[in-house]
Amino acid sequence: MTKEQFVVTAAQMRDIETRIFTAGMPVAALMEKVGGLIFQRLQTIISPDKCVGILAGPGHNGGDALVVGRELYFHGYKIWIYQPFSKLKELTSQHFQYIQSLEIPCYQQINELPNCDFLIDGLFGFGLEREITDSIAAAINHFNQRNQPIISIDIPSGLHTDTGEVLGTAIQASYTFCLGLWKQGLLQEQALPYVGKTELIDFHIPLTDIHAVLDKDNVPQIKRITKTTALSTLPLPRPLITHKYKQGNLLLICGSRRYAGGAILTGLGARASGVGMLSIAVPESLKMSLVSHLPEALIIGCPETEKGAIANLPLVGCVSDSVTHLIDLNSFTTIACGPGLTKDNISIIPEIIECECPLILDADALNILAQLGTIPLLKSRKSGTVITPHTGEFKRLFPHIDYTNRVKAVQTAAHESGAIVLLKGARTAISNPQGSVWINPESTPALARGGSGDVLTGLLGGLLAQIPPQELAIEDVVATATWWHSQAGILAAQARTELGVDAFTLTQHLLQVLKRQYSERYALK
Ligand SMILES: NC(=O)C1=CN([C@@H]2O[C@H](COP(=O)(O)OP(=O)(O)OC[C@H]3O[C@@H](n4cnc5c(N)ncnc54)[C@H](OP(=O)(O)O)[C@@H]3O)[C@@H](O)[C@H]2O)[C@@H](O)CC1
Ligand SMILES: Nc1ncnc2c1ncn2[C@@H]1O[C@H](COP(=O)(O)OP(=O)(O)O)[C@@H](O)[C@H]1O
Ligand SMILES: [K+]
Repeated sequence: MTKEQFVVTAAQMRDIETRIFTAGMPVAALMEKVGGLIFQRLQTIISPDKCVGILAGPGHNGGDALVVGRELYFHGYKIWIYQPFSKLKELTSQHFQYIQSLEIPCYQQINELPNCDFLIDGLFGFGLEREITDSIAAAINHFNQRNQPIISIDIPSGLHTDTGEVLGTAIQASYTFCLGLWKQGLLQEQALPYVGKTELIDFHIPLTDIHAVLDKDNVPQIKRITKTTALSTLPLPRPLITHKYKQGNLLLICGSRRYAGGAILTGLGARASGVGMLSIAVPESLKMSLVSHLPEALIIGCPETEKGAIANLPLVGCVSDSVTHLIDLNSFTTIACGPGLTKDNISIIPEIIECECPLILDADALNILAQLGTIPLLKSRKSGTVITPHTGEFKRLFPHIDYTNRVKAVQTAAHESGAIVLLKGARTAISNPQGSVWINPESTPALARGGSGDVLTGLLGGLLAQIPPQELAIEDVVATATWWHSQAGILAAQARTELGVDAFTLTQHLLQVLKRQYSERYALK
């Protein structure tokens, strides 16, 4: 694992820090090093003619900010300090004393503060555990209302390091320079309006210390999906000697007369995955429309209900004159079911759940599952199941699970159901039943649009179908599909703005993501 992948809680970071200090690294030397790295990064953002306001808190986050301020000062920047606390940690106090000796202006009241071009937020880091109140809360609100960009050190002051909750009030940063390892709170959806652009400042924590803390007591790991992890999971390059059935055999079960588009979008998502064989079971009346959009796919027309939903799957063994193709559920390497199904006929879900290959359930398959009883049905499955709810579906499936901490919520849902749970949203989180979590750190609100989830289901189905479960953990493939889907959204939004990413456009950008990554790779050679 690379440093970019690890995600830590405040307690884990403190344990790692303790190991480093116990091994002999002086605390002051580490603060100096971290401050120096932040300063170097700031030099690339802020030109020396600018004035920078430094917000310094009582703990070591404040100490970091004071080191940064001092370096900015010695390199010709105009700076001032806001430090309203009467009690400072010792090291922070020493840095403050030195800053004062340099006659850098220091203030305790916000109404005394001069103008500036940037603010550096070092009020609180991972040591914040209780609500911010009174004059400090008022000061944070004041800084948020000023027009300067704010650069937060480690985490925007006021956010809970693990849950990303706002403790009273919080700095709304333009940038957050997270120190050493990614803090879990920065990857929580509720932190998004506060964190701005995030980046990791690597100050060389030894991997042995990270593993010693994170691998302790088999605590499940929380990981960040990165480009490197995602690309390493793709079924590329293809083996030279292969054939279509070796490159995955996917069955999609989707669509209804009411939601015909859902089936097409799921099919187009699957197409982009490169899957060897694609079959799509839809109500008979949708067949010709699907054929015209996906001529390479085998479209299986199913008997339909009066309202135009799939009435039953023409499974091998059933006798029917009207059906031209029978489905053998056990001939596929993956089945994905749900987009556009409607809840008109709930009886097909228990039948599909019997299949022996990995199964993805999405959209109406999840709503039906919630109606039939999620946990008993999923627990009976013999191979991997992936469920892909958005928030509404999640709450219907798991009404009793506390949703405040999405990471915990998705872990609990996966543990209870025995399925891999992909909780969609601005920061999609994926958990396996053992509680290992992947978080997708980069996406775009352009994807908040009908049909983009259908595309993900198809893409994920196609990828899973190509990668045998014995070669890679299913959740790793789920993480890759999530990354790929978001990156396509980002690419499409760059080309067409956030308003231009309809689900069809999204499907047209999926392969461009890989093209870009692979041309970068070749360019490096
Ligand atoms: N880990 C590492 O490897 C490295 C860590 N480094 C840096 O250290 C930071 C962590 O430092 P930290 O532990 O001193 O905590 P920090 O967040 O500065 O503040 C805690 C202080 O705030 C106070 N306080 C708390 N709540 C409050 C409230 N509501 N309202 C008012 N006051 C409140 C609390 O005082 P208390 O009143 O509880 O005694 C305490 O004094 C970390 O984020 C990073 O920047 C780097 O320098 C080097 C590498
Ligand atoms: N604000 C957002 N930022 C980033 N991604 C988002 C946001 N809102 C939704 N998405 C993504 O868009 C997709 C929406 O899926 P879903 O709600 O199932 O849509 P549909 O059912 O209409 O296809 C998911 O992959 C989700 O993670
Ligand atoms: K901070």
